[in-house]
Amino acid sequence: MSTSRLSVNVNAIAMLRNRRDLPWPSVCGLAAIAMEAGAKGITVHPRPDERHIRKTDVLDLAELIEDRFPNKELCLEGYPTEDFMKLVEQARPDQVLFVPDDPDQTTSDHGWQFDKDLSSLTTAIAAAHEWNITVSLFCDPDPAAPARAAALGAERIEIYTGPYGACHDNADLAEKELAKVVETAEVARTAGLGVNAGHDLTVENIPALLAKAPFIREMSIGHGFTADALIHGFADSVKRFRASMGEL
Ligand SMILES: CC(=O)[C@@H](O)[C@H](O)COP(=O)(O)O
Ligand SMILES: NCC(=O)COP(=O)(O)O
Repeated sequence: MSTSRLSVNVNAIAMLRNRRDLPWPSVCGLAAIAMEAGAKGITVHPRPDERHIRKTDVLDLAELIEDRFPNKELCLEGYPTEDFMKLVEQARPDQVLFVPDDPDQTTSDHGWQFDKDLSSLTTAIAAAHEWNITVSLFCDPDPAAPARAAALGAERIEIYTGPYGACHDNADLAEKELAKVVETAEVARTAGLGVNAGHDLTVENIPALLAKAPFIREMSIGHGFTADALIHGFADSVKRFRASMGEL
């Protein structure tokens, strides 16, 4: 099993490919380069309109990992609609991250509001467990969230790091947002949950986060990773992100 925390999100590669009716850049080809270069696995978040990742990409990635990278992991993210759950059942990822996004949301921007009716989420968690898939819930950096996620039966949470990532030009604010992420991570760890983090992570903002929460198990990174890879190349960016995580 890989010791890296880095799961490369290839949504943005699919978005580039979809500009044309052509098969490049190749989602599976670049995913393979990332895994060969040392990433722990691949993350995808198919949106209902398939604006980037398509259902066929998810199935192709699942097959790629099963056939060529059996020690790597696929993480599938999405809102637990009937359609999404069918895809989870077909693709059988190692991990599913349930995210509370509306279909028309441009990107993920909040965690689950645990005071709402979550009966469909409970059903989805039970189905994923039936298929032996690790369940993670997308949570705001809010120390009240982990207990609610644990009560629903999740093994992990992913802390939404968007507000921290947005403070790239304001060190004081970044410190405050980081403190919320770290407090939530510590509470989650104490509750026995595995802790993941994701959204707008970069080689610049990862070291401060891991200095305070070195127990974070996984970071799924897409937008910042792709921006970095446009300059350095996919394989070198894996190394750059792993170095920022203290892994190299
Ligand atoms: C859950 C999460 O933070 C990521 O999946 C992020 O939402 C990426 O999705 P897009 O690539 O559609 O912005
Ligand atoms: N779960 C977060 C993710 O997969 C990637 O988010 P981003 O790096 O594209 O913001």
